[in-house]
Formats: sequence, structure tokens, C-alpha cells
Amino acid sequence: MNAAPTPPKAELHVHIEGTLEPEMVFDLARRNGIELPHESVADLRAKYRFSDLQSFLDIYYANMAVLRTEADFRDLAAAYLDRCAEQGVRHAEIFFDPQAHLKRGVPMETVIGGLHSALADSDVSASLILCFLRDESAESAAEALRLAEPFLDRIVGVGLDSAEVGHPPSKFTEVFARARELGLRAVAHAGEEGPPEYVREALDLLGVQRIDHGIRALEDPELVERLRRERIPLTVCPLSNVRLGAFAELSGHTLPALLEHGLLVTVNSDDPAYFGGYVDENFDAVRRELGLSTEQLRELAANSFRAAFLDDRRRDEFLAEVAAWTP
Ligand code: HPA
Ligand SMILES: [Zn+2]
Repeated sequence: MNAAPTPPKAELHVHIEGTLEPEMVFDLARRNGIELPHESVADLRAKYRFSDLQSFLDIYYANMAVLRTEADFRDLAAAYLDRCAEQGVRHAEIFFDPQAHLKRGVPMETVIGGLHSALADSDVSASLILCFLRDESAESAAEALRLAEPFLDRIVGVGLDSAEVGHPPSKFTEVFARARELGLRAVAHAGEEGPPEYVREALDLLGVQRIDHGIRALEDPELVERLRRERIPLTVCPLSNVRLGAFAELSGHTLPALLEHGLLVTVNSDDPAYFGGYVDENFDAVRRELGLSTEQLRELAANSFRAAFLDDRRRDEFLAEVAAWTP
């Protein structure tokens, strides 16, 4: 691809299970002796036509069946971190979905152990965010957090993902309170398909420090003003939003409007193996289709470090790198 260079950046919204490329689905199935209901890599990839979040989640969870051993989770994360190194991602905060693995009989220590060993071996700065599945019960989320307690030094925070509509943040008030008591940071998907009210709930009831997606906040001017005033970061995922039908085309994405409102917007890939690109492809697509300037790209990259869970010294070092970047 003839993409223009993009600035050094942090990726703050990527689901590690969403980096599972079709080729790796086949490799891991072979390694684990699992028979797949797909004829070939091309056959599987051809099924990646989604109409909404649920139609994506169905195949996302089905493909996870190939992730069984610590080595599987390590190889998955190592492949993603290699991409980060290629794409100028200096720091990544990586979501994982333990409940989707626990229910298949894969223990928490296998999941966290595998992911963490890849992070420990990589030159890219990275940390893990444990996500609760909002279409599962609050008790199931609490159990996942209990099982993660022996590994808290390997997790920076908790998040909330999966099918949004009908599963408001309020359902998870208690487990987020417990996570914050344990010293964890908190983020939540809100306002992807769900209403602006879910964004307010995530802030007021879950105490989150960032909103994942948040695109529907634009429907509520008071909420937009609050997000601006309180400098709440939004981790926006442009290619994901188009693939899941929030916008018919990238040229109609409201990313420029979010920036014009003065919001702390970042650009991320979400589930790059499914949505047509990693973070650089997202930067390149918004540059081309939305006509973002070099200075706007620099601002998005700087925002990613402002929004990251980094100490001030490292944040300042990364911000200096962004300021010095020339395309
Ligand atoms: O885009 C997403 N939205 C909600 N849940 C998810 N889990 C993986 N990707 C997503
Ligand atoms: Zn997501």
C-alpha cells in the first residue's frame, strides 16, 4: 500500500481477539486439532460482511474456539505487537474478553499468562484491560474479576464491551466500583450503537476515565459540552464504524465534527482482523476520506498519549516525539 507516513501514536481501543487473522484461525485450528466450518482462509474472510455489531460478534466469538493454550494467546498478542512496531504504535492498551474464554473452559491464568508473556517480550510499551461482556450477567462479571485478582499486577484497568443495546452501564455499577477499589482504571464502550444516556451512565455510575467509541454523544449537545469541559477522551474507530453500519461511508463519519467541538478524540482499530485495517490504515483512511490535515493527524496522535494510562514522564517523552514528527 502507498500510505503516507503516519505519526507515532498509542492505540487505546483494540480487542486482542479482534486481531485474530483468518490465517491464524487456520494455523491454531491445525495446532489444536480443531475442525473448522470453513473451507479455506478465503471462505472465512468472505463471511466478514456485517450489518451491525451483533452480526460481527457472532463470528468474533465463534472464531475464538481456536484459542486454547497459553501459547495461542501469546502468539496472538505477539503478532499484534509486531504490527504495532511496524506501524509506529509506541504504546498499546489492549482489551481482552476473559469471560468468552472461561465459558469454553480456558482458565484465566492461561489467558493472562499467554498475553502477558508476549507483552513482556516486546519492545512496544503495552498493558492489558480486562473487559466484561455486557450481554452476560453482572454476577459473571464479578466472578471474572475475582478470578483475575491474583494477576492484578498484569492488568491496568477494566472495560465493558460486547452487545450494547439493552445492556446499559448501570448493570455493572458494583463490579466497576470493586475494580476501582482494587486500584484499576476504568473505561467502557458506550454510544457505539447505544444512546447518549449510556455515555452519561458510564461516566456517572461506572466512573470511567475514557469512553470507547462515544460517537452517538453528538446527538446530545449538553453531553458534548460536558465531554469537552471534562476532557473525557473518546477512542473512535473509524473503519469499525463503517463496517458495522454506523456510517454508510467513511466520508460521512463525524470524526471532524467531534474534533471541531474540541473533544479529545483518538483513532483506533477496534478489531483490525475483521474491519479492514490496523491503526495506520485507520489514520490513512481518515486522512484520505475526511481530508484531515497533517496538523489534525498530529493532534489525534498527541491525544492518544494524553488519553493513555501513562506516567507524566513517559507521556511527555511520547508527546515530544509527536511534536517532532514530520511526514
Ligand atoms: O466494536 C465492538 N463493540 C463492542 N464489543 C466489541 N467486542 C469486540 N469488538 C467490539
Ligand atoms: Zn471495541
